[in-house]
Amino acid sequence: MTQEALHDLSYAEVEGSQRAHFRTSTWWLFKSYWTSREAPVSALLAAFIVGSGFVGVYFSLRVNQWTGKFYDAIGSGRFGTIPALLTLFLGLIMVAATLAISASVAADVLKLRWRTWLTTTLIDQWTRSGAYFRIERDKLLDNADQRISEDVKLFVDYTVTITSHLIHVPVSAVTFSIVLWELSGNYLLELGHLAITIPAYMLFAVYLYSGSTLLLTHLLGRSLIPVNIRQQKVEADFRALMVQIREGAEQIAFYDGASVEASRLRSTFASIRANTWRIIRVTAQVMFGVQVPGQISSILPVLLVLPQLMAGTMTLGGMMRVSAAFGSVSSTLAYFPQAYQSFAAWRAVVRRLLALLDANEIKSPTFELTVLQRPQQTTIEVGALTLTDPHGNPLSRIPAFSVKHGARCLIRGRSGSGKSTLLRALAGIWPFGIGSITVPARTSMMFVPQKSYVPVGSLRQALAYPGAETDVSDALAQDILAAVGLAQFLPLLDQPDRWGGRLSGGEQQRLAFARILIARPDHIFIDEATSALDDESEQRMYSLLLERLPHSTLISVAHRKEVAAFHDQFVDLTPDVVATSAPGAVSNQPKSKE
Ligand SMILES: Nc1ncnc2c1ncn2[C@@H]1O[C@H](COP(=O)(O)OP(=O)(O)OP(=O)(O)O)[C@@H](O)[C@H]1O
Repeated sequence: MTQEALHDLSYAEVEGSQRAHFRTSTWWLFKSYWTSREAPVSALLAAFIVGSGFVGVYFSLRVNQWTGKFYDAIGSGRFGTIPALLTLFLGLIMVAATLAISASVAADVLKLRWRTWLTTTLIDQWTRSGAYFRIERDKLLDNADQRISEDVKLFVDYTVTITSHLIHVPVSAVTFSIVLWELSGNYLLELGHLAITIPAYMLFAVYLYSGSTLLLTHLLGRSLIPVNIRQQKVEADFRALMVQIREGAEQIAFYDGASVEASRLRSTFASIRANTWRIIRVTAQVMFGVQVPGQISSILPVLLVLPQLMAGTMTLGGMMRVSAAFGSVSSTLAYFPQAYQSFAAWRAVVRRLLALLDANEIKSPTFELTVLQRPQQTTIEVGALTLTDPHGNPLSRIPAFSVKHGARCLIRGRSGSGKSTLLRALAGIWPFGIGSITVPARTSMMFVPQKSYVPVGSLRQALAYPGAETDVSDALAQDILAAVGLAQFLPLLDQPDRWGGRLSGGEQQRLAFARILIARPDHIFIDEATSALDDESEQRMYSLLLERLPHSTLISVAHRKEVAAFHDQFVDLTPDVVATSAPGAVSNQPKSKE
């Protein structure tokens, strides 16, 4: 696949025809779990569910036989046998109910096990090798997070339920078909002089009846599949917009943008509403196809066997058994039309999960920046680079430069000249461009963006991020918080909070410096991480780095001139003109356009 083609992968393409290019398939969703280490215990649960379903059919058969005996006893006036028959009935339904409840619990446990496995597997895939970031950066997919949180649950629920029905329905249908075959007798169809005998006509009747219901439902309900796919998308979009508004609440309030947000919410919800109307309409059509014939089925078997009853070739009990068996077969076969919506929703969920699996697998472009990570490397070496946007359009040209271990390099340039993009490239999260970079091991480098990520949790966790909170002792926290001017938060060190929303912008930037001082990386990359600080605080932060981590390499991006004093090497970028200067060299030497 060419770079252009890869970048042009839109949501719809990943969702649809392009899927053939990827190794994932529906089959993987099953095979991966049922060949995992979890499989044996889950297979036992599945066997119990299937087995109890079969035993359940046996009990239904016994109840059917009981029905015959019971009505024959009433029809022939043998009332003395009724107490014994009722005791038998109670016993049968007690055992059947216990079995059904156990099977339902087993199904819930199986669903939970499968969901747990699939969720953790997808989390691994999504977070491993940066798929979570690539999907957002390259706009490969909408709402990847909700696919893991919502669609996995739906997939497992639907799959277990539909599969268990698909196993039990034929068994039940065949069993009661045999009962019908044995009981229904022949039907003499007289057409003028021609007399045709139809053997086991009740069996034909029930299949003819159920087949026409299924056909009718299919014709009426086939549009449910695309409508359900759309429903999941619009619901996910609505949830995502809600989260966005919640997270940006303060900014929205400052801009007084509530009315704009309300209209965005209304218009997103309008899509849900319009689609739900479609679902209501199609579902009503399907229900019409299922329920009207369903009403007829309650009286149809009685009408069909009435001639035999009147001719004396069938007893009252026989008629009740035929009627019950007819009801069992038709209600069993009615599962297919009723399951139409479940199938539709299941297919929609599978497609959304496959698109996520595919997006997790999409690799970066084949021709891209080469970022070599060498564990023994101490110098950061940047070859002549052309940084491009994801579509290959040039953003910035960077000449070759290297930063020795312990050196302090400032990258400067106008807004939009590509400074942050260069840092992204150094971090290995911007593969778009031509050229090569050699960096030390990723674990020895720490990148600090303008707005640092502060996870929900304790301040100690925020200080340790992405390390473990156990790495931050009380004494260390006290020392570092005092150094960066956040000593007032020491008593709240272990208080869980949304610290990202609670701390001011400048406090969050000081927290980011505290993180550096705790992690003590060999190579520090700072991208305008002092932009919210006053001059004095900014100087304090840089002084701290130099005092406490004198041997660490420092590569900064900053606009303020004062920051230059803390650096001894400079790389100046503009979109068209780029120059580098080492100590003693002249910076801002324009180079001619290539
Ligand atoms: N995902 C993207 N797709 C297309 N263009 C992008 C993308 N991300 C960044 N750019 C563009 O790349 C250019 C460089 O952006 P970058 O953030 O690196 O600039 P900068 O020098 O750090 O700017 P500032 O000083 O304003 O932070 C900008 O013109 C920006 O619009």
